[in-house]
Amino acid sequence: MVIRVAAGIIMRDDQVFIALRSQDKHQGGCWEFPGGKVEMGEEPDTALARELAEECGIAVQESAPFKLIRHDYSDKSVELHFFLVTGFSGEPHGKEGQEVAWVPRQELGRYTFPEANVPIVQAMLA
Ligand SMILES: Nc1nc2c([nH]c(=O)n2[C@H]2C[C@H](O)[C@@H](COP(=O)(O)OP(=O)(O)OP(=O)(O)O)O2)c(=O)[nH]1
Ligand SMILES: [Mg+2]
Repeated sequence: MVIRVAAGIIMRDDQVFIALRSQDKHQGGCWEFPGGKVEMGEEPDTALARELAEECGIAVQESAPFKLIRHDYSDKSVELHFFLVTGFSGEPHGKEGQEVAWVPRQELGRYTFPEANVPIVQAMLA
């Protein structure tokens, strides 16, 4: 079974907003682009808006599909719909208590992301 996920690369100026996945979650301890599972019958962009409201407290106003990545972890397979989020209202924060950071795009390589994110981080550094 493949888990569909929508995740947002939230950008302001040349900085990206990332969050730390809690230890008890799949890929816990890794940094992530906030997001979560696409529900049954839901479109990825709708899931993105819902998850970013829940996790970061923002309302997405401008977003565009960036990359679709399919990845098999040893314990699960994911289909990640990454979006570039360039317009939003509200100030992103760790609404669920997660550690967060605004990172200059060029410094994303210093953070440990899940294996599936490698092409995303490479694209952001290019
Ligand atoms: N949000 C997010 N998930 C990622 C990224 N990279 C990556 O491999 N994943 C994986 C980890 C998880 O297996 C899955 C996302 O699930 P999630 O735990 O965020 O789902 P959710 O927000 O709906 O949370 P939950 O209530 O089900 O715990 O995708 C990423 O950059 N962002
Ligand atoms: Mg999530």
